Amino acid sequence: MGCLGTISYTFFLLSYSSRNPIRSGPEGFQFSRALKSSSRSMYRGLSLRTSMGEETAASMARQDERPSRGIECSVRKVPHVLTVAGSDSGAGAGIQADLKACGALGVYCSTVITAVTAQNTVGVQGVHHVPEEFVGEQLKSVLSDMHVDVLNIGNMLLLGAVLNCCVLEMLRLKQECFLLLRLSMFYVKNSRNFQFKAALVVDPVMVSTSGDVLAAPSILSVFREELLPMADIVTPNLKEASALLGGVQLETVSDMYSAAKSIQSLGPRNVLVKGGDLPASKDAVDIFFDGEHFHELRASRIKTCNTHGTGCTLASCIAAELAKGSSMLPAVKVAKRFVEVALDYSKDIIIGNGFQGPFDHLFKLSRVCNSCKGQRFKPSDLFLYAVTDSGMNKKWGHSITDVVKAAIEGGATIVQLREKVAETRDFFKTAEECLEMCRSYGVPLLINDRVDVALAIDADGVHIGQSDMPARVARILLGPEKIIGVSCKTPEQAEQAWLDGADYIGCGGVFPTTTKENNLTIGLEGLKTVCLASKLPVVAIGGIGVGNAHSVMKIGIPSLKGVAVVSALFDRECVTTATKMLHSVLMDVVSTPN
Ligand SMILES: Cc1ncc(COP(=O)(O)OP(=O)(O)O)c(N)n1
Ligand SMILES: Cc1nc(C(=O)O)sc1CCOP(=O)(O)O
Ligand SMILES: [Mg+2]
Repeated sequence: MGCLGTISYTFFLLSYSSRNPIRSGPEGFQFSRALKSSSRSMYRGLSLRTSMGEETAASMARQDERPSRGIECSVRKVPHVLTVAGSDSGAGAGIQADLKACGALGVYCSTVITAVTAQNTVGVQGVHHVPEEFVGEQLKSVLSDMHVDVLNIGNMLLLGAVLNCCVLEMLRLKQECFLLLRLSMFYVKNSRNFQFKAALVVDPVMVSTSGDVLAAPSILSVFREELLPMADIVTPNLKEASALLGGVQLETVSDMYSAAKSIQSLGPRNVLVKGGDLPASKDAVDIFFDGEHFHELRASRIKTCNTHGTGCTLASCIAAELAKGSSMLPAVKVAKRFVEVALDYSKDIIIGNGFQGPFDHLFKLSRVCNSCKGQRFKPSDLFLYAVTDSGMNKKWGHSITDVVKAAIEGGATIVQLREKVAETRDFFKTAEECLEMCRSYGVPLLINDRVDVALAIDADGVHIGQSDMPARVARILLGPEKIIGVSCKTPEQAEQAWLDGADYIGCGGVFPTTTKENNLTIGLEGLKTVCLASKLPVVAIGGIGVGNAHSVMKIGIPSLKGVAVVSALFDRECVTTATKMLHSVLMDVVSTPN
């Protein structure tokens, strides 16, 4: 017996509209009628009236009382997509793409694997279908235990007639998934702020990008008649849209509008017809139709061969955004933007020898690593640390980019933008320009205080003080690769900076300064104390210039790596000359034996 016949529907069905099951929110929830009953239940974990089903329901009721896993921690709900798809050994598409896309968007992704392919960038060398019972086993495992927000039915599901049953199974499971979600909502609604947002995303992979038809005609009808009416969104490419509509020619944007409308009339609540293959189109145009309104979504067409997996990725991103609570159109827009950026980022990467390569979903991570050229922070970068000051630039009629360039040409080894008065938008723009400049010289650029600006421009890091955002939080926000410096005046602060995951400390004021108001001067003795205690590299700051830099560096404590200066460089007519002079003093210290 196929999967279909083995499902038990011995459970109370919720007030349920198969046309629009997720539209009724918590208010619409009620047990109303029993559906069919059957004595056998293969999927007892999904059945709510069998003993196993009652257990499932009960276990949901107990979620708040779940036994401690040995660690005391608060409970945080994670958006969760369950993706049902095939495995791509080349990892560009299928399950692997779904996992990466969801991960990149901060959403948990569980998986049900329907087929395993031997595949690379050259082609598909083999397909091994997972037996349908075992597809069911996987579904049961996930759905009976975990809270799933969105079901994403993707690539490879329809590959091979054997999966016919599984398509139908999906229909049941979609219903059961809703039931579970609604039940879990019922049980937890008094104890948690639970938002019901289950949805079904369907990527109708029937025709591959290379033009191969992956779905048998019999499956097409199952698809049209059974799966589409359940879908909250279906995302066909031009060839799939054509196949769904009986082979109509789709050659223009106007054809795509008609196709979106016709497919929507088959039942899905929303349709996204993807025009990536549209001939003679400058942009990548997709047509979104929600049954009432059309939206023409355009993105720049990225010139790249690395497009394998874009369809799965787009669908997964939509699912991920829905799981986070987004409504449909914004989810589609975010997904499209994600794919565009990922393609652009990956346009020149080379993986495999085939014609169509994969792209990098985790570009955000690699961007950080690449920008640091494999070594994110070198303590020696603290040697001559230039900290800018907009007041001084104004006084001398200097632009910030000019002084940054001048300082670097004079020998600055790291630059910090310290901007206390500018509007955020102006600072953001300036910081972007300075970053480009610093990158061209291979000098790290840090942002003073503003973790948001550092993140926005992808700067190399931040410098924060004792009254700024805690370094521990900045580390969480910036990730492991960015440089974080912390101002410290005491050994205790230095210890805390180390615990919080900082990379270096700035220690001062070594001498009195007029650049920073009400700054406590700790003197050379205070500097020595902190340097001796610090597990992190130290840069000295405060009133340091050509006249006293020598005495600072001469304390000779190994953790002291350099000096940070503002006025000695920037309260000068010629910043390059001032920087060169300080650089030469510092070089004298390191080249003179004690
Ligand atoms: C290298 C370096 N050291 C110390 C400071 C001072 O930071 P903070 O105490 O946060 O004071 P402000 O610079 O924000 O006024 C620094 N900026 N750089
Ligand atoms: C920004 C800053 N932080 C200090 C600290 O002691 O933490 S002293 C200081 C100002 C340093 O400017 P100048 O080089 O012109 O004295
Ligand atoms: Mg600060």
